[in-house]
Amino acid sequence: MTKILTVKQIKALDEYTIQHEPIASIELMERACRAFTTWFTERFHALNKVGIVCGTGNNGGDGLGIARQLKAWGYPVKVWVVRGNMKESDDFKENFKRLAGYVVDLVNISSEADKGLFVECDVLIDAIFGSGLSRKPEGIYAQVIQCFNQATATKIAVDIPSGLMADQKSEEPIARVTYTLTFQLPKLAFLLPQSQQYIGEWTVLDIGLSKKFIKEVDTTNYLLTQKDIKRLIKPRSKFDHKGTFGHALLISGSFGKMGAAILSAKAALRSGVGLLTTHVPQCGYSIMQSSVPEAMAQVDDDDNRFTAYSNLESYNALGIGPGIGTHETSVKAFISVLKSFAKPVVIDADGLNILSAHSNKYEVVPPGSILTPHVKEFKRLVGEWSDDFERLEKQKELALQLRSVVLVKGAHSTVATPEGKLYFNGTGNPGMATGGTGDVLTGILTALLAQGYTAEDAARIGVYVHGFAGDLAASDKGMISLIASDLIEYLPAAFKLLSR
Ligand SMILES: NC(=O)C1=CN([C@@H]2O[C@H](COP(=O)(O)OP(=O)(O)OC[C@H]3O[C@@H](n4cnc5c(N)ncnc54)[C@H](OP(=O)(O)O)[C@@H]3O)[C@@H](O)[C@H]2O)[C@@H](O)CC1
Ligand SMILES: Nc1ncnc2c1ncn2[C@@H]1O[C@H](COP(=O)(O)OP(=O)(O)O)[C@@H](O)[C@H]1O
Ligand SMILES: [K+]
Repeated sequence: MTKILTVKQIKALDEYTIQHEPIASIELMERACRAFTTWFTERFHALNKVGIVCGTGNNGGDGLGIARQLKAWGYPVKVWVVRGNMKESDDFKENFKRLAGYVVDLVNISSEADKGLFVECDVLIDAIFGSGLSRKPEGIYAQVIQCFNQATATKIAVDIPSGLMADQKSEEPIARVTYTLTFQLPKLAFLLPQSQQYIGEWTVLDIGLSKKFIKEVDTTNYLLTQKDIKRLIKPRSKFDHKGTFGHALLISGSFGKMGAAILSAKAALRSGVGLLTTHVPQCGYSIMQSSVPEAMAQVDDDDNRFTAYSNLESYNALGIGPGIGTHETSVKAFISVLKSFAKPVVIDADGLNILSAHSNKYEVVPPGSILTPHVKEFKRLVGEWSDDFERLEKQKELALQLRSVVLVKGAHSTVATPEGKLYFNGTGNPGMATGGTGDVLTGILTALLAQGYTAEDAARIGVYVHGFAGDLAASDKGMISLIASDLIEYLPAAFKLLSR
């Protein structure tokens, strides 16, 4: 897994690398600049007029090193150094000296920033503040960031856009860039919706910081990688039979919403469940039997909705919620089925809405379950938040209270465990922002729970494979035309690529 470290830990990682590699701090900075300019020179030809806006800390030191290296590559380079109340770091001073041998236009900005400051640049590099930002930029720093944002050039941030805090709430002004090239590890802020407007597309550049330190350092925050998922998915053995892979029950669909039931059922079957039973209202019986012949259908007493259930003994996992509606008879049956089913449950959609309105929601969810709210559903469960960092705290709190996994969906869907871990997903694309894709996820997760995966593992595998299927589908069909059924069509390819 890719660990996500705090700013304090990143600082310690830099120091550890300097001591133990060992490498001089200025040489490590040189390596960071080299990683940046390698990326840069592969994408921008040397006719581009490059402007580099530097602070006087180490991020500014990077900016000066990048200026020297790009000048050596033949780019026309101009440097602005913002001189407010920030101290000059030693490596900034050293890179300032090293730049003297190159004919680079260098302008100090100390009192006032002209609005049209950066008009002549084709590409603008932001090296004002890096991970050392400790408070909101003010005075001359704020003015320069505002000018930077007004410029029309393609903008690239060194490590992190200036003004953005890596692991806590930020306040404007914040540089808005097209690309963020960050060193060694992604920063927590990059994975939150509120930061998207600033960071643009982000890339991690390997600058050879200590692997040992990264391996040993403690964190609760991770970005899921394909390697982790491959390790988690259990291989099948020769004598396995359908009993090995569990029996799942899906309670989904109502009159006019049988599509949700079909999508989740098909997804469950494509996710390796041994046996699947779907509980549907009478109006959904022939729809289900003809659309998903592999699934058994258990029929409700009601024509149109979920109102009752029969023996639950034989099921290893339950998925409930997609398309069931919130009619009072369904609410009663929902609460009752949760109370009677002691094994893990996936709760989605209307199931979550019912839970939100229920007075003692913390008592009805069987421990070890998975809740899959999108942001709106999550707000209904826990109330508003003012900042995405606060949302993460609320997510961990709910997971702890329910002793279950809380998976908040969206770009970088986030899995929170009762132990306070957060896993961020990196697969998926905006093509998946279309009705029914969440129902597919419910089917996948239910199938994984039925196969005996823990809620934590099922959520990690499920969220990754769901997004991965979406990415495979989008690469063939494009994002605009992508529909939820495509995810099911690409699940076999996704699982195949992720299985050992
Ligand atoms: N060897 C290494 O370590 C490597 C580091 N690398 C690079 O270093 C960057 C981190 O460097 P950094 O720690 O010097 O942080 P940076 O953001 O440049 O400046 C901090 C200074 O700004 C000040 N300050 C903070 N907020 C302020 C505000 N609002 N207004 C005014 N001032 C403010 C703050 O003051 P203080 O908080 O101490 O009062 C401090 O003096 C990192 O992002 C990467 O680019 C790479 O080269 C790889 C190797
Ligand atoms: N921009 C995006 N990037 C990645 N995944 C996305 C994006 N938008 C939506 N998704 C995924 O699509 C699914 C949408 O689920 P949901 O909102 O419950 O839809 P529905 O209720 O219509 O089934 C979630 O798994 C979410 O993570
Ligand atoms: K920066």
